[in-house]
Amino acid sequence: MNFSPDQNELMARARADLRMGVPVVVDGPTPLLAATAETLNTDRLGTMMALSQDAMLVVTARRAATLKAAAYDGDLARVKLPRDATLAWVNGIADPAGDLMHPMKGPLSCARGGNVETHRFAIQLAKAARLLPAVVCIPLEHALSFAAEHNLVYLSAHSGQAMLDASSPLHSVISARLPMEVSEAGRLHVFRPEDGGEEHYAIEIGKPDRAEPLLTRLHSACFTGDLMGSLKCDCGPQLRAALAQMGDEGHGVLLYMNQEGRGIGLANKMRAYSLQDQGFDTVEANHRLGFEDDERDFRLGAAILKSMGFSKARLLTNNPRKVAMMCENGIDVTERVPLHVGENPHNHAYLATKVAKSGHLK
Ligand SMILES: Nc1nc2c(ncn2[C@@H]2O[C@H](COP(=O)(O)OP(=O)(O)OP(=O)(O)O)[C@@H](O)[C@H]2O)c(=O)[nH]1
Ligand SMILES: [Zn+2]
Repeated sequence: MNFSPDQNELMARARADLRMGVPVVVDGPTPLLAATAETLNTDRLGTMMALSQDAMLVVTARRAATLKAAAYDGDLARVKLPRDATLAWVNGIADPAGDLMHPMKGPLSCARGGNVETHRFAIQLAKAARLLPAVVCIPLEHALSFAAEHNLVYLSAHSGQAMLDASSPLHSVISARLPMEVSEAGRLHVFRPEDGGEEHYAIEIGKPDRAEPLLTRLHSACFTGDLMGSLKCDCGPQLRAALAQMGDEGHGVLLYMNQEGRGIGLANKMRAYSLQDQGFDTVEANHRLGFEDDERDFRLGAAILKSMGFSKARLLTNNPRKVAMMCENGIDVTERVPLHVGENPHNHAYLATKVAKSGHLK
């Protein structure tokens, strides 16, 4: 009998530890002790710097572009921590909140050469934990014994990265009847991934014929738009219009994916909103934070539809990437059904940016 957590379960622990500010040990070609800048405290930063002269702050090339730091590793930059670096210094590099007030951060010296597989995995782990992708790292010689001695999570970068790339299998947990305003014949299904990540939901309206193309909406969670009636986006009106159309037609499935803020989480989305108040658009704001424009994994939606027995969809969306990802993952999109609702003076520029920069269709 073995109760020890496997690599998948250790990844979930690692995300939770990073969110609390506890470092994790990442093994690979260059073993590291890694802690996310956003949650690290002064004590632990001091201990890391005392253990090594070679502490670094790893950021994405997106963040490095704003910092004018050299991204010698392509998608990453390893900024060397000066010996007198403080937590405020680290946070100033990691978080763009103060960029306009304190634009001169440099000169920043960046490492080059060597294998960065472990660094890259640490950044991916920070993103998976919905934290800013900025990680303080020090090299370790005896990774496994260091982890055991300090009771830290120990991960292999190689197999951990493969798990992140694969996207976790989802399992149906429960479904129950949910009479709704748009249709009394509603049913809510809950799906849970194996990796301890966010649950996702499918709202089934009526009894859709599994052999026919299904009216579907692949909707990403937007707390501000869906629940608060925010005028900054079109999510709330899109959610309600999609459900209303399914109610009118008598059947459909709305996939409600807990991928808030295009997969960066609500805290980071609010950071992006704060940058938007400084004049940056939705794409620029994501980049300044160190993220790609869109960090969502659209494969999950296709996996849920397939597990419910569907293989053809009429997809309610203006986003051609959603159509492409559905098709690549085994759902034949027989029709794209446009969903243009909820434009207002506050979201006009946001919608225009989606068309100009993110490939959305008018
Ligand atoms: N990072 C970030 N996310 C945002 C912003 N505004 C809205 N969102 C998120 O963007 C997502 C919008 O999701 P969807 O409406 O499903 O997707 P879409 O790509 O616009 O495509 P369609 O609506 O299907 O045309 C939600 O997760 C929102 O939380 C923003 O300014 N920055
Ligand atoms: Zn929204």
